[in-house]
Amino acid sequence: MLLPSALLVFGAGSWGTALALVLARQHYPVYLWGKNPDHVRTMQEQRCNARFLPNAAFPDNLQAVTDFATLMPAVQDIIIVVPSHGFRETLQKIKPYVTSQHRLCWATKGLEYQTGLLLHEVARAELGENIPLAVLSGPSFASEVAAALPTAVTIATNDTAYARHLAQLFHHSSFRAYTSNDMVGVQIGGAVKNVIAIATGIADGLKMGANTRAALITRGLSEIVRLGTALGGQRETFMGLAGLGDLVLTCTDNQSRNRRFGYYLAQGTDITSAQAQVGQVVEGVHAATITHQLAQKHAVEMPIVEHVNHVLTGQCTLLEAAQALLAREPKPEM
Ligand SMILES: NC(=O)C1=CN([C@@H]2O[C@H](COP(=O)(O)OP(=O)(O)OC[C@H]3O[C@@H](n4cnc5c(N)ncnc54)[C@H](O)[C@@H]3O)[C@@H](O)[C@H]2O)C=CC1
Ligand SMILES: O=C(CO)COP(=O)(O)O
Repeated sequence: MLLPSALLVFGAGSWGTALALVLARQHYPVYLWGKNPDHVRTMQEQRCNARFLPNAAFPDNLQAVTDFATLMPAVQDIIIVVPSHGFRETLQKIKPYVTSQHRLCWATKGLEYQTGLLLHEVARAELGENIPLAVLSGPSFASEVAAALPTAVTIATNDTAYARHLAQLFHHSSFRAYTSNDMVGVQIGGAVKNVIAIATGIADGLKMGANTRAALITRGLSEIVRLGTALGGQRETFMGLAGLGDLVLTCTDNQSRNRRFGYYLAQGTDITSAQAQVGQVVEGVHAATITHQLAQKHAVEMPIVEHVNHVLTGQCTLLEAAQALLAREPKPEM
């Protein structure tokens, strides 16, 4: 097994901090890089991330930092947990310091907005073919992970040794990592469930009932499977933690920012105010547009995604979207 040295986590939001805590609880030296120097200083002074996870104290082996360049030679494992809109920018920052000793894993859930690329394609474009890549995804609210409540995720990579290494690195009595070789499936599951969560938030906000919610989750899963397999993902992946698992979590619990965002829209809040009300990243907004474009490009039918995108781009109202979905021609379920 590859031996871990210090670990460097990029992104001091709720999820980056929670994953840094998981690793620090395993007694590895962990550095949590944040973009905002004031926030990093406050985290170091208070020994917690009061902004996102106020109840999770930092152990001594977890340090918040703004300077990563001097740490890079001492680090093998880099974990990126910034929102998808900052993914390429983060790669470009670290690129001058990346060597063949490094391995990159990310826990960002999304696609690149400007290009529609999956994040492994962005990583390969920026860092080349020589470093192992992996993605961590699954049903995992940051606050529950920070509170050490039992959580299981999937780590997908094409490199078997790296998969074993990462699963061991994250393995903890309350955190379990399963391995997969399906990077495409795991990324599509993680990105598109956010769009379906917006749809269920809207439906629940409009008081459409539990039957509607279950229908959206199930038909949403069909859409994810259709797109994911068209892009080369494996059908079984979508029945696992990074597919169905995360879809159910995000669509049914109000800890989900995407679900809450949809709920606020249904209360009549406009898009900008709903995002402000959530106060954290809502990945499904960009994902709706990119997923709709990908579906068109690959001739995949994704009516829920299409109508969420229409709502978010002002092409129809919430009620028009609901009516249009219900008015679709009867057809076989599969
Ligand atoms: N919070 C959660 O429970 C989970 C989040 N995720 C994913 O993790 C990613 C990060 O989300 P959260 O930490 O929850 O977001 P957050 O909203 O809690 O925090 C976002 C953080 O990213 C920083 N940031 C924004 N733009 C940046 C950039 N260009 N470069 C570097 N840092 C930047 C912000 O300063 C902030 O600290 C998202 O893709 C999300 O879908 C995945 C699983 C669970
Ligand atoms: O991905 C998540 C849990 O697995 C978090 O979902 P939200 O971004 O909707 O809060």
